[in-house]
Amino acid sequence: MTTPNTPVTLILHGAAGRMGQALLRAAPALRGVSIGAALVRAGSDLVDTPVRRIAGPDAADLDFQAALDPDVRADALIDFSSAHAFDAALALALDRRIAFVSGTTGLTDAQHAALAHAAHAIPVLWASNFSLGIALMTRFARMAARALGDWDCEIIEMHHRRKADAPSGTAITLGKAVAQGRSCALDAQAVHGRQGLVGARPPGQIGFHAVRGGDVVGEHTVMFASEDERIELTHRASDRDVFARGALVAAQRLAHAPPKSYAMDDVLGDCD
Ligand SMILES: NC(=O)C1=CN([C@@H]2O[C@H](COP(=O)(O)OP(=O)(O)OC[C@H]3O[C@@H](n4cnc5c(N)ncnc54)[C@H](OP(=O)(O)O)[C@@H]3O)[C@@H](O)[C@H]2O)C=CC1
Ligand SMILES: O=C(O)C1=N[C@H](C(=O)O)C[C@H](O)C1
Repeated sequence: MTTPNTPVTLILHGAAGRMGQALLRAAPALRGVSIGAALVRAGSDLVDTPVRRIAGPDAADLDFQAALDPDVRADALIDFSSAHAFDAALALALDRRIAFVSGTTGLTDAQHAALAHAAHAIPVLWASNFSLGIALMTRFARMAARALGDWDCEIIEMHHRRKADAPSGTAITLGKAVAQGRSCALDAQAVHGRQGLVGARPPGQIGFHAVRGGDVVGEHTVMFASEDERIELTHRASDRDVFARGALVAAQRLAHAPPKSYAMDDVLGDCD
């Protein structure tokens, strides 16, 4: 992977969304990072609108576009769009033979398989969460699950009212870490919400609860409960800037890396 501060030009896909705007605002503060294109949905009212009108005066001096100008040379594409728009973003990165970094959640198994396949041709990093705090919490959840084998585990997340997918991608990642710590398969133990005469909680379940409301950026709790005590690991993101910076740094590091499927742990290094 390239060293920090390497000059890179990035394409943003989903550039006018909440995360797209956060990326546009965060990019100028990162040495070496420039934005080469800000892509929005075809037919969007924002096509040909200056990026600065939406993302502020420090953002790149570009207009939003629906298609990539063939003359734009770029080193990586960052995608924060939707599960529906994701395939086109990956196809564009493959077509250009450039690194692909995506935080889009709610993907199908087939889309994850397409990512794995793409990693034979280009560097690829998909992460359900680009914050350092969640990367660490995922490790803690795995360790706690290993140590607290028979404690009950519930994962609770809260997000803004506009979030399209549930449970959050991060909650699923945390659930997978718990399952790994317990050496079990998440699919066999996951329960999503409870309603009605569900009876006593069987041992081994991993419960998911998705709360939606207001403008909450992203909150996740992994709860381990036993007879007389309880441990809760909680992460609260208060600004999307934390995800934006993580994704920009990941794209900068991957831009000239060999084709492979990378994870946030590769970008962050050893935090032990
Ligand atoms: N991994 C992480 O750290 C994080 C992941 N996320 C995930 O990122 C994704 C985006 O989140 P968020 O920014 O809040 O969502 P938004 O809905 O605010 O933004 C998504 C944007 O993608 C645009 N879009 C839709 N189709 C296309 C297309 N074909 N080409 C280009 N752009 C398109 C939408 O445009 P329009 O509105 O016109 O349809 C919209 O502006 C979600 O899946 C979310 O879960 C979010 C935060 C952090
Ligand atoms: O949609 C969001 O906003 C977020 N989505 C990600 C997820 O699904 O985990 C990450 C973050 O919590 C914000």
